[in-house]
Amino acid sequence: MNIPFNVPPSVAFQNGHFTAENVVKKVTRSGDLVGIFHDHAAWQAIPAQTPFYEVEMLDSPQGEGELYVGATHLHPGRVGDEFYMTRGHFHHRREQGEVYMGLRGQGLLLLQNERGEARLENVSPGSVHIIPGFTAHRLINTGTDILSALAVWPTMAGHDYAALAQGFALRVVLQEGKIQAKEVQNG
Ligand SMILES: O=P(O)(O)OC[C@H]1O[C@](O)(CO)[C@@H](O)[C@@H]1O
Ligand SMILES: [Fe+2]
Repeated sequence: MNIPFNVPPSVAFQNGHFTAENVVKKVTRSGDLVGIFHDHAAWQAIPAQTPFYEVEMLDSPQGEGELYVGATHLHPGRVGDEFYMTRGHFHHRREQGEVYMGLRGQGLLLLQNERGEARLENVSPGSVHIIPGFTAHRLINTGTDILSALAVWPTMAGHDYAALAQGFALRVVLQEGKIQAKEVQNG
């Protein structure tokens, strides 16, 4: 009996690039990240068109129980002493979690709960990160190559950036030749 099967999408684990018909790509450039970095003058000195990260993802159908899978490719670099990073977000549907897997490069995953308590996890090839619900998350590239991480998250999760208008509680910088996490004094 001929068993009908379709060739599923595939992702190259060494670099996070997908082979599929329904890959959607989105680029975030320096100019898109107004107010994200601590050193505003250093950020203004970077040409607005400079790509900071790309997200390539499979365009899953939206609905309860449906999942997105995608890869974030975050370039290496610093704005002043602060490492390139993603905007970071809570999920609009706070209870929705996410899974990250490190594929390439070295970096950190910044996780922060709704009480403003932040923690960092090392991201490297093969690292697996469970981002529980009610937890904001931001990827930070502390390496010299592109940091690529695979992510799986519910299509219904959505992104809430406004809840982080004050920024995260930690900044990650290079100071005296060392990668350091600095507490941010808000207000
Ligand atoms: O939306 P941000 O915070 O720029 O993060 C980049 C991407 O990282 C993900 O969390 C996983 O790829 C996406 O949901 C998000 O668009
Ligand atoms: Fe997310």
